[in-house]
Amino acid sequence: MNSVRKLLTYTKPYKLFVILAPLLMALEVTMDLAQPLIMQKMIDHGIANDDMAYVIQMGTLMIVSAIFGLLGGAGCTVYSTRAAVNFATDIRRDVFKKVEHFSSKNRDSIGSGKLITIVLSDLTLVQTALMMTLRVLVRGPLLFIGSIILVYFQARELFPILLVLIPILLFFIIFLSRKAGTWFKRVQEGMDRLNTKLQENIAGIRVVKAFVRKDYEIGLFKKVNDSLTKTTMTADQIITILMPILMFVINIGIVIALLLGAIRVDEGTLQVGVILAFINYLNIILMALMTSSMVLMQIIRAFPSAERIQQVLETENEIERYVVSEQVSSIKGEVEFKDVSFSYSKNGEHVLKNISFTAAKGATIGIIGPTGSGKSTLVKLLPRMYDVDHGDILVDGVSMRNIKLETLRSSIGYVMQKPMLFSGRIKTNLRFGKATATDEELEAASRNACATEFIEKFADKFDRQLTQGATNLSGGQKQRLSLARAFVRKPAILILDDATSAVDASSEATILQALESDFHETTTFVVASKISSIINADKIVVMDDGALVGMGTHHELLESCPLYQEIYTTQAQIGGVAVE
Ligand SMILES: Nc1ncnc2c1ncn2[C@@H]1O[C@H](COP(=O)(O)OP(=O)(O)OP(=O)(O)O)[C@@H](O)[C@H]1O
Repeated sequence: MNSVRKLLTYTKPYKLFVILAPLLMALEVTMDLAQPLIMQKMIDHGIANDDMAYVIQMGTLMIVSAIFGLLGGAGCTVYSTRAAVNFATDIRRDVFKKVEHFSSKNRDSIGSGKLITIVLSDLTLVQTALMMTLRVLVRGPLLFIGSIILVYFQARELFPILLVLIPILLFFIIFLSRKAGTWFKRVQEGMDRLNTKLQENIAGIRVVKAFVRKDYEIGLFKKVNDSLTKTTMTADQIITILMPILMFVINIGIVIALLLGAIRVDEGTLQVGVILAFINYLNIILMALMTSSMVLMQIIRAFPSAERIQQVLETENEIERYVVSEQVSSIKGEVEFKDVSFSYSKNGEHVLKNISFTAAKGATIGIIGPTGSGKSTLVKLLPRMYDVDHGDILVDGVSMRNIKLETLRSSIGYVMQKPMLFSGRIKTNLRFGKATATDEELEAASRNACATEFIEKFADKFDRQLTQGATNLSGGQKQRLSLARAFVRKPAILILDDATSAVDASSEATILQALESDFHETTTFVVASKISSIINADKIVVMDDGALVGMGTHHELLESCPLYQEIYTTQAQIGGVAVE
């Protein structure tokens, strides 16, 4: 309920539409309610007394009221649509903004499948619920209450029938709505699972094919899909069963009215027009209850969706909760890890344990260690993808949590283990590094990343369009473009996380050379699996199972660190590094 109230604040800019829609609906309802009343007068006074002038007068009144009703209904549709669509657009914009600000931990905890369901499905449900509410929820109760009042005044003899019927009708509506609510929550959760599976398979289609797991994945998808179908069917059946129940109860009411009415008419205490008006009002009540309960279902369905949207909007970005206390406008690049420990989940096992080392401005720090030892995690902490749990990381002597996030991140060039490029031109992708970069700067960065050689071969060179996920590039080409994107920034701190793994040995040597000559002012962290990539680093940090087990230059480590010696010997044996 709280979530719904908070989400409704998004209707504020569209207050006028929100007010006009129900007002226009009220006009339509008033006209609808007037129709049986006019008709009753036409029959009992006009037709019964053979008064044609009165019949024509009443007929004209019916047409005029129908026209006003039509105008009211059309106006309500226009304004309710405007209010609901704009309301949803604004929420979608804010959810996207929020997701863009998410820390990696936030994103890990919600999951991309759920985020997509929220933006596409949950939001549509909430939008439809608002639109229906503005259109029908006003109409339903107005018709319902109006009909009851009119029956009381126009057909009081038959009013007791209503007193019995209404509680029965309300009982079924409340009981079945509650049941449907629980099931619709399950439908949205099923949708999350379906989206996650779909996303995974679209992204990993090549792996599925290469490992001949097509049938296995189809089987898994079928399970998720079937489960969603079952849940949706149960939820829908609960809704659809409501309508026949309501109709059944109302029809019984009509039969009773006809029986009782016939007796009274026979006795001469009731006019036929009254019975007709009563049956008309009963039908209006049925329609009102049916449409109201449809909207009620829609609202009930939208409740869990509103909660899920609100959950995203209210997620506290743990990275941004710190107060920026230091006036740091630019970063030089001196970095110090001070007793840093980190785990991906609350109370989870530490994947980094008490790490301490310093990196002087312009130094190159090599990071090596077995797989899963925490190398990537260590460098992910630098742009604050995640925040440390214990200890601190100082940049230029200031705790990075006290430096404005934008200042920190815009000083870092990050080449991730898995290159990620966007659909669009090569140029546009490179300018991700520096929006104002000139063509010359792009060319220089590409040269340093050994990317020029393949870009030049494209007919449209830097204007070459990349497909989604850059599937029209090779692994090595993607990696070189990622490197160029980071180089173009000329950052104070450069992170290369296994960034040359798909690059041939001679190109890697050229890239490392370029780093030495063009980036000697830049503090560079090089995560590597090959010693040859970091052999000339000023300092090499050796990681094992989240702990720092050795630190020094290549020569120092060969003397002092058994794990480094082991890596060196293994790589020397397979020819990965020259034996000294
Ligand atoms: N997003 C994540 N959520 C939970 N655990 C994670 C996450 N990323 C990594 N880990 C875990 O943290 C540990 C360190 O992983 P990390 O990627 O830092 O290792 P690495 O040394 O870079 O490995 P590699 O050389 O294979 O890339 C591993 O045990 C891994 O399972």
